[in-house]
Amino acid sequence: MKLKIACLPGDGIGPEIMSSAVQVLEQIAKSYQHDFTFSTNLFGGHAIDETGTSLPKETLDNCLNSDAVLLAAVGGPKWDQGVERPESGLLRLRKSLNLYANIRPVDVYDELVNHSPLKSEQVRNVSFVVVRELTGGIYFSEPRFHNENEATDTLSYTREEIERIVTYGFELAKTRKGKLTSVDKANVLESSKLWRKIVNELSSNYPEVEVEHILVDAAAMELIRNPRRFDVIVTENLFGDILSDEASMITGSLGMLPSASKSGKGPSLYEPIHGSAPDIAGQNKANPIAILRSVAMMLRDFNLVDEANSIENAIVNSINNGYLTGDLGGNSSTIEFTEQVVKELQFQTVGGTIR
Ligand SMILES: NC(=O)C1=CN([C@@H]2O[C@H](COP(=O)(O)OP(=O)(O)OC[C@H]3O[C@@H](n4cnc5c(N)ncnc54)[C@H](O)[C@@H]3O)[C@@H](O)[C@H]2O)C=CC1
Ligand SMILES: CC(C)CC(=O)C(=O)O
Ligand SMILES: [Mg+2]
Repeated sequence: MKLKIACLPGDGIGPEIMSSAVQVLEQIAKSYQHDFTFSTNLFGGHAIDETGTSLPKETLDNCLNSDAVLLAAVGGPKWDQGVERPESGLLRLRKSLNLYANIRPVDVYDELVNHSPLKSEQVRNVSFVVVRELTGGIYFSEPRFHNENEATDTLSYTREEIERIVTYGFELAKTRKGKLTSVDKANVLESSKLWRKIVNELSSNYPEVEVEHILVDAAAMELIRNPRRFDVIVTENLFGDILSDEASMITGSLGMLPSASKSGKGPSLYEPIHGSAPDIAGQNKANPIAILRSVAMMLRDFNLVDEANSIENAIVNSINNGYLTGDLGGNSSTIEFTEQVVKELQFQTVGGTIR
């Protein structure tokens, strides 16, 4: 298969983990005889330094003209006080590609149950997906401003925005264990009251899906108390952002969770859920698993299922062979872990098995 992939390495650990992702994709292309082409695009803080804006037009045009976008992470203290922040480029990119559905799977590797800060019996076999609304809510609504004495953010959602993400959640739940948990704050927020009403309306189209509503504060607690109760969680932008970072620790580290952001038409974007980790940037310490699993999600979306499975298998085999980065208590570097994954891919016969 021919695939044109726009790569956005960004800032901090971004270039280090992007290098892992590209090496793994190159090995997949070799093993399975695909024609993958990569373009590296300026994005985030580095783009501000070089062009004055975090999302240069050339980068956006190239993303729109690619089959998929692979993003590492943006941001860092260097740009925190600037007129434009790197994160605003990410928000504009998501909006420009209309990536309303952010899919964040939370799967615990058996091999890592002892690496979670939670008890192993608590986290074993946890498997759920956070479906996060990505182009609306408080990250985008107007008015928003601050001055020396006052600051305003606005949280608004339209029926259409809620319906399309909740429908995505129901459709996904249908293909899994058939349970949808809608997370809101309907005891306080008007937007959540509309959200809950729409979930209840749509539920009549999905009699096979069990629906529950949980307030976001209780959901944060339930993620720790009994994460196995979840199958598909659907929620708005800010809640999904926060809850998925929390959920990552069930799996052992923030460096584990991948994501795919989709519009239904046009290129999807694949990125780890974590940020640019300035505290470990440039030290060859970053865990590349989240971006590698984002690559696997991308390949699966192009029906390259064996290829995706072989990446997942190579990661698991590397862990079983004792390769772990520091965030998981090991001492492998980013480069060592990546080299091991590539070696595992070279060993594997074409047509890997599902874990
Ligand atoms: N999608 C993106 O590009 C995102 C960007 N950010 C930006 O990243 C910058 C740093 O934000 P933080 O709040 O520190 O969040 P962060 O996610 O970058 O890091 C939080 C903690 O997790 C660790 N960590 C994250 N990814 C890791 C990995 N792959 N391997 C090992 N350890 C990892 C970091 O070292 C740090 O201790 C900020 O500028 C923020 O705005 C934050 C979240 C998402
Ligand atoms: C704009 C961001 C940096 C948001 C974020 O933390 C995320 O998407 O995970
Ligand atoms: Mg986040």
